[in-house]
Amino acid sequence: MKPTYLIQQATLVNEGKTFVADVLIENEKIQKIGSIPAQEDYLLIDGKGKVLLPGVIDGQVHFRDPGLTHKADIHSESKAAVAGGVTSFIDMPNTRPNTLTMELLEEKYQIASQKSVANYGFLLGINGENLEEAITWDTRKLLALTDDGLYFSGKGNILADRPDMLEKIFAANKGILAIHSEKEEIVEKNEEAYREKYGDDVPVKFHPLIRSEQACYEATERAIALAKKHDAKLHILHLSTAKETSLFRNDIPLKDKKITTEVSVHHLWFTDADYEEKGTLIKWNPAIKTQKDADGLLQALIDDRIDLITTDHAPHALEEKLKPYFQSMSGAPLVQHSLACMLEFFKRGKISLEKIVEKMCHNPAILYKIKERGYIREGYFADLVLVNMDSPWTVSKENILYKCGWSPLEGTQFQTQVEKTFVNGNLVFDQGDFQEDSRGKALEVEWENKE
Ligand SMILES: O=C1C[C@@H](C(=O)O)NC(=O)N1
Repeated sequence: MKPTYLIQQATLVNEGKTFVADVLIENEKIQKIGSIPAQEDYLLIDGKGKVLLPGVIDGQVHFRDPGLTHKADIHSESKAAVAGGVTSFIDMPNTRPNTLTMELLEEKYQIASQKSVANYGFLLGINGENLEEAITWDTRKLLALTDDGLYFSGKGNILADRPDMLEKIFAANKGILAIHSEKEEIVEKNEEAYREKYGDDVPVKFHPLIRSEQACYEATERAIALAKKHDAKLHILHLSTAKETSLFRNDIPLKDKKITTEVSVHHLWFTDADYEEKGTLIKWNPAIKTQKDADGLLQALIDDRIDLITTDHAPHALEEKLKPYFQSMSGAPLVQHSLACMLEFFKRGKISLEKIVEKMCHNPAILYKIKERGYIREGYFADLVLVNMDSPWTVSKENILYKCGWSPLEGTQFQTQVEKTFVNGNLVFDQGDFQEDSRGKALEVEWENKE
């Protein structure tokens, strides 16, 4: 029998409100919220002075399993996630082999059922060769279209080279098309120009000029035009420029939007001023851009043009990062620190707690139609995070849980600290200790077939 937990007098942040209440967790669900008398057999948790949030649902991670497990695996990264308050994740298809068939997708669910301490969902990739697979799509699963110039190397870029294929995918699609939006033809031209000038070792500060604002804007504009033409549901992954935010609406609720977007934490946190100190450790695709971009993205998040906050958690071994520009792999780990970064913005008065919860917890559940998660509600899964809002700590090698063992945030001090994380009513993380044998569940989604 699982213990019944009573969290007493925590400050809940949920659905736009902040209020003090008790929360009763029985089996895997939230049984009751309110004023709840303690009983003898309850395990009591003192929530006084602490903040209780719905578990974060990270809509974009790369946990590298299977095939790239020297960088990360589902067990290591799901532990890091849970320690950071992330109770569910959606993993991208650029594992090895790329997740391009239902069998491979199923295999990932199998691996996760054995290794993940958090809840999980996986996107199917589309590379132009597997259209049939994508069309005979299983509505229990998630579906992504990713720009294969980046994810499925060697096959060209659907957005640029296969407009016919892209038209078909948009026309046939029943689910959500999630796109990494950078025009590769512009990027390649810029790369050539810089290579000519600097050879292989281009200074990384030019990364945002190579993977430029124009490359992002034109790709996003093109994808939106196609989605509109076919009345498809399109989600632009990790927006990185202020200019692109004008392409998105904020005058309808998320549940009615056909075209949505997200920002990843690093595009809010870092700016091009950080390349000097951090070098290729903060080389991401799309690139970290200017302060003006970071400010514009935060503003668009607050005024609801941007719908979600994700991490694009993309770990690489340190030696894969510390290379000359063209050889250095893009991406960095973030899932353990995303909530801490956003709560730091709250501490600095830049965003409200309610808005953070909306964008990190509620909205991923709405966008991906995830059942019974993303909110603190009676009858929902008890995915909960108890945060001490005044407990300074510094990111260091000793407390990094990523398999790759490094973080672009090393040396950063955070004011807030996740104290406890519940996943499906299990107290999986408790002040540094893990219930190692606890396993998450597959996210259940509710998509209807497009007629
Ligand atoms: O979108 C992506 C993919 C990721 C990776 O390494 O898988 N790295 C990135 O920088 N951006």
